[in-house]
Amino acid sequence: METIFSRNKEEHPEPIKAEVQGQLPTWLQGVLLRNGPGMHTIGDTKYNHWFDGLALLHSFTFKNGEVYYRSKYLRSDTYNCNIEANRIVVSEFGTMAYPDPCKNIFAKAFSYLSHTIPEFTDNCLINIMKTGDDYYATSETNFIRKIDPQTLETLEKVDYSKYVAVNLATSHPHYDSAGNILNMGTSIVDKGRTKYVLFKIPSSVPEKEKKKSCFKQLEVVCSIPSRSLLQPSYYHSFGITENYIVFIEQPFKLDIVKLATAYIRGVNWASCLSFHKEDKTWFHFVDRKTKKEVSTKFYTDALVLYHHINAYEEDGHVVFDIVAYRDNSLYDMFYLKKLDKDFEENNRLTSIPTCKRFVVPLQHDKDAELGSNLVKLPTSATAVKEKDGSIYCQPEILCEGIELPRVNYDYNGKKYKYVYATEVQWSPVPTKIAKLNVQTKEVLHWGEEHCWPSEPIFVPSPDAREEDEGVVLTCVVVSEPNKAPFLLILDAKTFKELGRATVNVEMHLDLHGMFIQQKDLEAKME
Ligand SMILES: CC1=C(/C=C/C(C)=C/C=C/C(C)=C/C=C/C=C(C)/C=C/C=C(C)/C=C/C2=C(C)CCCC2(C)C)C(C)(C)CCC1
Ligand SMILES: [Fe+2]
Repeated sequence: METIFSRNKEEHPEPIKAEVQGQLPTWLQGVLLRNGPGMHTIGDTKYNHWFDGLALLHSFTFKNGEVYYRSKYLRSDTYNCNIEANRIVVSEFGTMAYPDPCKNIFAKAFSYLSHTIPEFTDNCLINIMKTGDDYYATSETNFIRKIDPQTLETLEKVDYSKYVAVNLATSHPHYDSAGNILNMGTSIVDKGRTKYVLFKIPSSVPEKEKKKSCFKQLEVVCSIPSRSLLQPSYYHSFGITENYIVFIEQPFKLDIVKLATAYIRGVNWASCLSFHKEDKTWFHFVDRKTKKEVSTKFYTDALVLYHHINAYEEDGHVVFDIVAYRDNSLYDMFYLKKLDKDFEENNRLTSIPTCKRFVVPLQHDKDAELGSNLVKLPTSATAVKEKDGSIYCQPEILCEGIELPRVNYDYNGKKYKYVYATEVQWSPVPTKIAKLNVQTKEVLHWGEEHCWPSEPIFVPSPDAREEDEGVVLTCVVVSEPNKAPFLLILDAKTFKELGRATVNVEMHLDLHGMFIQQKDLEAKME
């Protein structure tokens, strides 16, 4: 059975005018750009995992109260090779592909050998990144693809590894107040070391070097050695405060020996990732000014996380909020075999996404008694000093059952109140979206029958004075066959509907995206 997840989606590259109901704010002008997997079957071959599908970009353009929709497959090298061969020829994280059978025996032997160091995919299906006036589709390999945010056309391919020694990089970079990008990547067994590298991409290049790309000016801020040479941790995002980078080294690890032999063993790369529930989860804090890591060892029990929500400093503590799991069942839940039939009954998480707050006393009393709680803020989160000088942290639970969290990015790294997220229980179906007040734990919801809302994105109104002054945008896929999908516009304060823009197409369930203000699009055209 083909489900909402696995059905191949058609692209609609020409703008389609949406039917707008309700009243959209006149200031809402720009493009909501989103990314996610859209094609899982090519010829007779099928990807194993939902996160493997070919990237399908889609956008909603807001112009003078009207809304236009379009969608286009990312013309990555992976897309082009697969379509030309009419089968999957490039491996993805959850699907190992084997060389083209048309090649002669020598070429075959060569690709077989060379695949022990695989050719990495540029199927950038996870997120969108802004560098200066340019936009890129991103995944977690060393490749990103420039795109035109208006026409969704695919432009150059950029290889991070030409500018910084990384094999993997996150799809969730941060931006500082000047628009510079801070991102993290993993450098695997390079010069005998495995490390996590924090790097900075400037938002613009000096006038006299205008022709150069900003990647040429990429700068390594610092690196954190991996606790293990052959088993670096997997991570999907990191946190940032005014003065610190927050990096979590979780016991969800890539086994490099297994990775190097995966192709020969005929298994996918995902099978080289495992959760070590007996291990600890280590917290690293890097001072953004001195570029040095805080030397005290802070840790918590084994957990798995993908998304950091936000982080900030208060009275000598770093407070950070994450969506955490007790195990790695989230990735497994998205194998298409499990999503293909009756998945709501048969495919369940064994641990619910939980919004946890850790409060880490960076500046604590060095003579504090062993076993005493060093947290001085009003919270149930604790941090206890142990004999060997390390500090064991336990979180405060803010809420359960939310994923794909977003905040008002003007409050990123600062003390904040609101998280916007999709609500999930035990199955892979997003039933609602939520607005959580992290200070009072109050939650507002929006949901409608048969509606599967995407990651909600907050857009501030011009001259907003309060954190939640603006709108929340979410793409809603409808599971009822005769009802069209729509873009929903909510008042961020009340979480009440302002309007919706309906388009009669089959919209795909996506992962992440961003809203680009009209003024930023105009800056790009100049
Ligand atoms: C380079 C390299 C490589 C490769 C890699 C790759 C290929 C990667 C990819 C990766 C990827 C590609 C990843 C992805 C990820 C994703 C994620 C992590 C996501 C998350 C999500 C979520 C969280 C979800 C949610 C949801 C939805 C969407 C709907 C329903 C509901 C819910 C809410 C559940 C290797 C390792 C071989 C080796 C070394 C080097
Ligand atoms: Fe993500």
